[in-house]
Amino acid sequence: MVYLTYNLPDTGLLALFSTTPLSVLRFSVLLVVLAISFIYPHIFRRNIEDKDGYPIPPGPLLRYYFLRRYPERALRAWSRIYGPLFSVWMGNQLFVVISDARVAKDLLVSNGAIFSSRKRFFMKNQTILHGRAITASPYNDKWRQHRRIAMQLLTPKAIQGYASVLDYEAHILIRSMYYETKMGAIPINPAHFAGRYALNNMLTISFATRTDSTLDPLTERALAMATEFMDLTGPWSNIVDFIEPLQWIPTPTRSRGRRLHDGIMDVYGAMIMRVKARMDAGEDVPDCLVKTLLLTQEQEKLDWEDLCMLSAVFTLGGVHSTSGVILWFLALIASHPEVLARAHEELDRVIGREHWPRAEDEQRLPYIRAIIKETGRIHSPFWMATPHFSTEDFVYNGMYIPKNTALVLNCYDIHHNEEKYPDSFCFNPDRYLGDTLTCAESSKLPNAMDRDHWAFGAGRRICPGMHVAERELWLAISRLLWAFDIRSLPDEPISLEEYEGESGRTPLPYRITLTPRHDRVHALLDAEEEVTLMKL
Ligand code: HEM
Repeated sequence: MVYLTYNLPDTGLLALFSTTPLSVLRFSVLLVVLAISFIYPHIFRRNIEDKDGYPIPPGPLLRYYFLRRYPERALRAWSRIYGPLFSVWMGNQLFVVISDARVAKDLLVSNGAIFSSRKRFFMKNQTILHGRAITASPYNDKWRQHRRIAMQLLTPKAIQGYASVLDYEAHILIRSMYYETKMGAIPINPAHFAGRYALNNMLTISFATRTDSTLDPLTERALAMATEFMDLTGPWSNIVDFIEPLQWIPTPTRSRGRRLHDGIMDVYGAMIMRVKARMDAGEDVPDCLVKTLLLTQEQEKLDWEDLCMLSAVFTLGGVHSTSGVILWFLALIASHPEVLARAHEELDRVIGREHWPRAEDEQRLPYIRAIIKETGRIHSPFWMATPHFSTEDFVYNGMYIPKNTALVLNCYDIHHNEEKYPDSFCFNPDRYLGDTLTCAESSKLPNAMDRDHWAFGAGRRICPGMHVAERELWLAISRLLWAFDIRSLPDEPISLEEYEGESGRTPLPYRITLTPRHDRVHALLDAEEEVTLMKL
């Protein structure tokens, strides 16, 4: 090396490789510069502007590769600093976070043609759902087709076709809890009961079947897959979503995602074949999603993976969400005896004790309705909904939102807006007294600040299951209140702050007592036997 520098013209490059102290210093400086220029873009945010000089919304200086548990707290802290529309870089992906109802409406609803796609998250969209199952599809004709097919089962009119099934499942929910508690004598953890209730409703709508026991292996497997889905698909929680090279190597997270994909194909594929066998045998299978899919498969050009993913979508999307709200309701009501007392007073005054609330009693029980809406607000099962994705450049209030930006609806912050919900951390159903609209109707109000809450998302990707979810919540919650005195245990406080799940959230396990309120509870519950529609 010394020989070379001695014999050749002394270029700066050669000098770098010589061993004089100055050269060593130069070499070190070069290394540091190279290291910084390589590392800097991976650590610090990139502020970009459009051609007219509009900058992206402000946001934190650093880039992130995942957010810690309870990411809503970080988002709230940032929105305090940077305002209702801020941006954060997750690896190379720009996220824009919406923390105000008016901005949410302007972007996600009024400009829905631009902000209705989905990012191809490595875990959720690519590995587990293969870009299907409605929720993972980009905004295109395939998504429109799949959503249209699913909606055939989810409109208010379609729900009337299986209203008696929802009614029956609510009956079985209360009945199984009643017997499990030995008529109120022993405390229970309600999680499995709420899970089976929501699962059976989804199985009925999807496959015209149900499970008849909380110990049924299908119940176990389907609930476990729904839980795994919830844990693996948080919009901020997977480092593998934001560091591309990790996607090429067999990490445990990637393996879990692949296993879940295979599990969905296996379990739901087998269930589709059961429905097909029933139809082929000439059985009059009740209307359900899979029957619709099988009858229209050729005409709609659906392949096998479309069938499996579409048939799984209600179970993946509609079990933990709905059962989560029921569990948050039970946790809240057991911790708020004054709300429970007012609910009981309204039920005794309006309904009496001869029968329990039915679907058509909803408008006569404004306080119970208010409890359900307030539960959805204060314990929305998805604090970040599902991120939308932009398909064009857009400038909003002088801020540039580039094409391919992920947009997050920060429900946590929107639901704690003190202007709209004074004393917002307090569970206070009174704030919804006088609100006679369904959540679906409320989502269409012209003034965004008048909407009840944003738990079902917004715009063209708004939850298509909201009508059926509202009916399920009404039947379960109004009847739990009618039947039971619901209490927490003195030595087992229920946490209303912590939770499980990365995308959907359910409370930590807890136990409560459910004491029958009067003699009619037993008589009414005993009037109906549990049936098995079909064992899988
Ligand atoms: C309380 C219960 C529920 C809550 C809180 C809830 C919430 C949500 C949210 C926040 C989204 C994302 C919306 C957006 O991107 O803006 C969503 C999407 C979705 N939900 Fe629900 N959901 C519930 C129940 C259900 C049920 C029962 C079903 C099925 C019957 C269902 C099926 C879906 C589907 C298929 C999507 C994807 C829509 C799309 O990407 O176009 N959900 N839900």
